[in-house]
Amino acid sequence: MTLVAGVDSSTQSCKVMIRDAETGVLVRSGRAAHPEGTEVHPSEWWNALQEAIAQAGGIEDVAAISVAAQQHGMVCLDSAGEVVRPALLWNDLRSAGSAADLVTELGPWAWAEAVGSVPVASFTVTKLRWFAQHEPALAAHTESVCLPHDWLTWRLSGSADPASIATDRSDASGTGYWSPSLGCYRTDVLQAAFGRVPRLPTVLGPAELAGSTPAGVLIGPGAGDNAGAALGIGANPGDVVVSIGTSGTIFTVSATPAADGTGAVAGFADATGHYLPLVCTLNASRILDAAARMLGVDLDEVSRLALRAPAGSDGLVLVPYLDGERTPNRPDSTGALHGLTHANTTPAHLARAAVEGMLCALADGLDALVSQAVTAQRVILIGGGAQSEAVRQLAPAIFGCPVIVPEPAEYVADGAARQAAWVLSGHQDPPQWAGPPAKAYESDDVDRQTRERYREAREHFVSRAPEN
Ligand SMILES: Nc1ncnc2c1ncn2[C@@H]1O[C@H](COP(=O)(O)OP(=O)(O)O)[C@@H](O)[C@H]1O
Ligand SMILES: O=C(CO)[C@@H](O)[C@H](O)COP(=O)(O)O
Repeated sequence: MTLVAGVDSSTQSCKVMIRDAETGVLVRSGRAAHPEGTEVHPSEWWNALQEAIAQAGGIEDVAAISVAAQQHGMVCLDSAGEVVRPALLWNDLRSAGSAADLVTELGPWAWAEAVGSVPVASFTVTKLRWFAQHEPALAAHTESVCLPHDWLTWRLSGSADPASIATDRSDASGTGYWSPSLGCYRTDVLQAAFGRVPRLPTVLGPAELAGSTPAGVLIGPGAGDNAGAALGIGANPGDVVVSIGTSGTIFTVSATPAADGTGAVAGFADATGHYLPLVCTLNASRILDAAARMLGVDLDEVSRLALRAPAGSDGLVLVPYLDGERTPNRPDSTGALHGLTHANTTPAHLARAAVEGMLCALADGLDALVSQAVTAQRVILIGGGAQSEAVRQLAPAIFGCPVIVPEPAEYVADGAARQAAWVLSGHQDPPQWAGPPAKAYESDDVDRQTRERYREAREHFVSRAPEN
């Protein structure tokens, strides 16, 4: 049996899946936690990767490996390839002002035209503007800029030469200085944002070899985590995927690049040579975590409680902007509970409002995607939060379409493993692996009332306190 490994270095943890290259059958796996926070030294990801690989029984007997990871994180290296400062992650919003400045300077539609997306604080380009303005001495020491998956791929190769760092189309498309439609860097945009153009990773094609480990394991180009999930789940044009991880993402595989000047839909590239129009919210599974914390129960009990309260939580609405928000672009917003009455102040109502609020924010994202000529006949629900039975049961009425929930698995790491098998095969297309068993959820009614109350409530929020 020939084995391949796929890695998902996501916000909260690192997962390694080792699969049979030919059939895709899972052979073994490992996982390790990442530290909390929105600023993380890349060595933490490396340590977690080593731990997860060890837990998966090592990769000595593996023929190829690929790394998918959280998108956008700013990894800066000096001339010797040493990390200059801890990486700023996709959910670090300190560059919100820089993002606003950059959008004003070029104009939102010109951004969408140039790089497929209008940058918000998550995008690497805005972090580089912030870095140049707030930490000029460190910025001056930066010779190379790359992303989390690029850096891990490079470390796996054992190379010490930053000139050999590579990335792929999907992750390059989240920087804000690479054009998915033209397939090249927009160094003019980067020059304007950072004041100069540092060394950037070579952008590899979907099944191009990035190198090999010192032990001879082939390394694939890797991917951004959402593109990895699309490959792992086998999403085809027409499938809409909603992923409930730290971020909530709503995306589809498309044959044509997107360019939404309103900024709601990011026009990313996918990991197969196509495109991945995507909406991203900052507040998804951690809303369930917050509800569990507030109620003093575990996640399964949040689900049980939520299913005990009526649709609409008797008027209680939870606006989930606990981390600020990215779509809509409200980095300074906070979460809120609206519509409190004596009738709805029960644990069940609070749990239900949390699930409904998170789903309504995702439904807003789905609407934005649909406004870009995407049809959502059904939604495929994945990510850690899709394990919640309440989320699965309430999603069809809130989204207004049937929901398919594939059996819980690490689809990002699986996509990376499938890419590794693809690189190994040398074939034109990725290997055909059997899809996972899935459960279908439907609703007779669309819950318009809950969406309407949510729409009203989300316009009322208190900004973050200055020290936050
Ligand atoms: N049984 C469960 N019910 C609901 N949510 C769950 C359950 N198990 C895990 N989760 C959620 O999964 C989340 C992590 O999902 P994951 O997709 O791994 O995130 P990320 O990719 O951002 O690191 C946690 O925040 C947690 O809320
Ligand atoms: O910023 C985005 C997409 O644009 C996020 O989806 C990150 O890629 C983080 O993903 P998770 O760790 O939440 O899966």
